[in-house]
This record gives sequence, C-alpha cells and structure tokens, in this order.
Amino acid sequence: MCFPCFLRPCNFLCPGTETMTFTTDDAIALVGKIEAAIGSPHALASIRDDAVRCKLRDAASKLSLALETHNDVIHRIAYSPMQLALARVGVDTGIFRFLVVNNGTSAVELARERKVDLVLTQRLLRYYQSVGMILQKGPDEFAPNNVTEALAWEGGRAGICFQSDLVAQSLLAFPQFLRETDYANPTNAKYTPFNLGLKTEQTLFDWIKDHPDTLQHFNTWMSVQRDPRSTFLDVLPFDQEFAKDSNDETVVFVDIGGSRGHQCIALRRRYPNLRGRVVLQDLPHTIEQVKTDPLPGFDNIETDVHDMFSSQTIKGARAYYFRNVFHDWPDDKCQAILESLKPALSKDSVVLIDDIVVSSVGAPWRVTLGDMTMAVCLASMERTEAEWRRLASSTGFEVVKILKYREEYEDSVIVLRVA
Ligand SMILES: C[S@@+](CC[C@H](N)C(=O)[O-])C[C@H]1O[C@@H](n2cnc3c(N)ncnc32)[C@H](O)[C@@H]1O
Repeated sequence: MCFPCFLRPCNFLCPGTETMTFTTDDAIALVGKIEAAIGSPHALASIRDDAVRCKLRDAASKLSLALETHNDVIHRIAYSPMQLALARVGVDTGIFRFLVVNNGTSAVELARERKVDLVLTQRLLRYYQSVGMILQKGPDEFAPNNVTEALAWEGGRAGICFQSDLVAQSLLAFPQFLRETDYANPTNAKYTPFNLGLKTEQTLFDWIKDHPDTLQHFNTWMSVQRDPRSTFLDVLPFDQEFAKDSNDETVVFVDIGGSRGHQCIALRRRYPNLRGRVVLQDLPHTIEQVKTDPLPGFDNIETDVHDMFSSQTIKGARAYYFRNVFHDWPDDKCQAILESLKPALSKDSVVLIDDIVVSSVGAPWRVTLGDMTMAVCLASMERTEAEWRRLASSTGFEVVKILKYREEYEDSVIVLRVA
C-alpha cells in the first residue's frame, strides 16, 4: 500500500511510494493514535485550521476506502439509501434532538417521551450507534456526538427532509431514466429523473410550491447548506467596487432567486454603512414566506416578486447577483435569464454569478455530489471555467474575473459585463 495516498497500488505517483512499507506494527500504532484522537472529544476540536481538518478527514476517508474488501465495498454502496431513510426516521421522531437536548438518554426514556415502540427504539439506537450517528455508553445508555448534533440542528433536519422527500427519489430513478433516454446527458428541464421518481409532470420549482413543507425545508436548507463563514464578499470588496459613490436611491444589489435573502443579510452585515438599496427577488410563494417568517437581520432589504425569465424591472442596478441559480438551469435557460436581464443593465452594471467552477481534474466530492443533484432534479449542471466562459460569450457577455472563495466546494464569484 502507498502510505501517502493509502491506495493500493499508488494512483498518484506519491513521493517515496517505492520505498515506503506499512507493516502490521505501523498499522497497530496508527490504530492506537486514531482511537486516542477520537476517544477524547476535545482532541480533534483543537484543530482550528479548517484546511487541516479537511485534509485529515479526506485522508481518513481514503484510508478507510483503501482497507475495504470487495464485500465491504458492496455493502457500503448497496445499503447507502438506508442511512438517509433512517436519519429521516430519527429526525421525524425527534430522537436526535431528544438526545442532544438531554445530553444522553436510555431507550426506555426515549421510547416513552417520543412515543415510539420500545423494541423499535432499541433497534434504531442499535443501528445509529453502529454507523456513528450516536454513541453507546452502556447497555441502555446513549449519548450524542457531533453527528447527532448535526442531525438535531434545524438546518440539518431541513437538509435530511429535503433530500429524502425529493432528491433521493429522483436519484433512485436515474438509472431507469438513463436507460429510457439512451444515456444522453440530461438537458431537457421538462423531463428529468425528478419527474420519473416523483411521478409528476411539473418541474421541481412548480411542484415545490404546491408542497409547503418541502418548500420550507428547501428554503431553510438553501440558507445553511454552505458554511456562512465564507462568502463572495471575502474576495470581492463590494463597497469599493460598486458602492463608492452610491446614495440612498442607488440600487446597489439585486439578489435574483435569493430565496430567504440570506445573501442580502450578509451584505448588510458586512457593510453596515453601505448606502443604497438592496433588493431580494424571487417567486411569489418564496417572497410570501420571507415576509411571514423573515430571517434574523432581514432589515433594510426590499422584497420584489420577479420571474427571472421575464424582463428585469429594476434598471441600472450596480450588481445583479445570482447565487446557486445558474446551476439550476441547462444552457438554453441560462441564456434566457441573461437575455432577460441585459436590457436593464447600465454601463456600470455587473452580473455576479456566485456558483461552483468545477476543476477539470480531481473535482472534490462536495462538487460532484451537487452536479449529480442538478442532473437528476433539474437537468442542469455545475460548470467548468471553459463552460462558464462559453455560456457568457454566447449571450454577449465577457468574463471580467473569476474569484474562488472556498476550496472545499470550489465556490467562486464570476463577474460579467456586457462585452
Ligand atoms: C437553488 S435556490 C438558490 C437560492 C439562493 N440564491 C441561495 O443561494 O441560497 C434557487 C432559487 O431560485 C428561485 N427561482 C426559481 N425559479 C425562479 C424564477 N423563474 N424566477 C425567480 N426565482 C426563481 C427559487 O425559488 C429559489 O429560491
């Protein structure tokens, strides 16, 4: 086995591959180190550098894969839907939340408090501890860990519910969809694996407005699915570039398809003295939800019902911003969005596309997972730099710059002007 990349044989021509060997003693010593690190809840928490944390997580995962037998591989992959289904049961029954709020419990107490059959509770807890979703401290003593906390968190619950209600069913329909469509890349937004899996003729955005619970999960999940500690504002000095001479009437920022307005809030928080109007645009049902249940900090932000496929009504804004919007649409629809916007642009206007720019080599799992979600739900895609440039020039825009602000997701802001 190659020690640096943990693959057998080495796939990456790692330095020292030829000479390094990994003996049984090395393995036992490494197990001891790993057990010590995971046995102490604070040992890993002291890794403050996020890049180091990700490196260690990914190396551990490569090590785990490299050690799997064929049988392990097939069990892990074939049973992967079980994890989501049973996480959903834990969310629906409130088992994870109860464990976190009470900092541990017994099956008897949990069954009584959450009104779940005792034998079923015991079986669920047995499963959860076996896959690391909770800890087992004794025969009937269970405790939360970091995974339980994520599953008890409001954002985590929304993510699990949205994925199991909608994405998972679309994914499971993907093989049949591809057989029926002769393995063509999905680009028809009117017929997707989502349609096949959910047995509907509606597009996802039409279907979701008739399913308020899923819509709520979707909007919550959209607002938290990216780590809010880094945003496009980390790499783009917005106030300097777009609001140096603005006044109270200037529209400085229009967030199109902005969902709950979390990016408008981030902008206001980053620049409390920013002069000018900040506008959130989205479809009627989403704006309605924003008005009845605004996020904390939703102040000094205007709301505007707007369909991005119709002519932009706010003219001459400094920045028209789209986050995670273009990846929802195949190229012809993206071109239509840009065409609808173009007549509203002034010479100072820019279009800011905050989306993933996929690496051509070694794209990270977070990115490829998003790409496949786009394929099955919307017949759309995450794009490489060359694909973004082609899309921009096909509608008369030029790419001014592309700034990456988060390695893990390859999140980037693409600045466009009319060519
Ligand atoms: C993937 S979400 C992205 C939300 C938000 N920009 C973010 O980054 O979290 C796509 C958003 O586009 C909105 N949307 C879909 N179709 C639209 C349309 N025709 N006009 C305006 N907004 C639309 C959805 O309601 C949703 O809020």
